[in-house]
Amino acid sequence: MTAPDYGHSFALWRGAAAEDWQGYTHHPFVEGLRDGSLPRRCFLNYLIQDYVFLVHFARAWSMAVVKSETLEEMKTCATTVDALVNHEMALHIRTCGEAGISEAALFNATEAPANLAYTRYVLDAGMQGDFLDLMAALLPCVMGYAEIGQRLAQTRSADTPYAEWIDTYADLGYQKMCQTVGAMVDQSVARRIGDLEHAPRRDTLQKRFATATRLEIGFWQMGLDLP
Ligand SMILES: Cc1ncc(C[n+]2csc(CCO)c2C)c(N)n1
Repeated sequence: MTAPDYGHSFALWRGAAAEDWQGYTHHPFVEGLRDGSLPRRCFLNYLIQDYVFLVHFARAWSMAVVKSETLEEMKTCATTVDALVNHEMALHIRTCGEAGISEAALFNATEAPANLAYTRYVLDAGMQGDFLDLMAALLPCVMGYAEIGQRLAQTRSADTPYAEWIDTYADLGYQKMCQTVGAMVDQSVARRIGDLEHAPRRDTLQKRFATATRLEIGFWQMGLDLP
């Protein structure tokens, strides 16, 4: 199966952060989801933190709507906000609900430092910078989970209890959204700075992408190092 096309800008950023990218998408937490060996309490703790993470990511994607320069950008970013708050979070609410954790408890959960660091870094990228700074910081999250979902759907143990989580990100609708986001970022780059490879802002944007990728590694690690 050929790899899906998540866009040229993403491919460049991913290629320049290859080692961290591998550490993120093949983290032991991910392998535990794939083969089913991840302890349930680690998974639940991760989902609680991730619920709060998604709240702040919905704010970041909303900031992207504010920083859009075209209606196309606004539509794509607004669709992502909708996907986040109305679909992706449903998995967290349902799974935690089955474990006796209420939605109010999720919303009020105390954020772990790794969670705080990541979400506030992304929000600050958008606050200090422009639409592209925000996208460079947001893409590791969107595309990383798409890659993880695809790979795990193809290679997971038949009896992993995490199949529903895997299917959420392997889902065709989600994969399509990632391709739309990737194509939008390519257009947004072209419109603002031309050829990314030769743009003066290339290094700054690369750094934002690499930092967010390392923060994803920190997020998985938090999931393994229980409080
Ligand atoms: C730590 C962490 N990183 C990435 C994702 C995945 N994710 C977050 S927002 C978004 C885009 C809209 O659906 C996606 C795919 C997650 N859940 N948790």
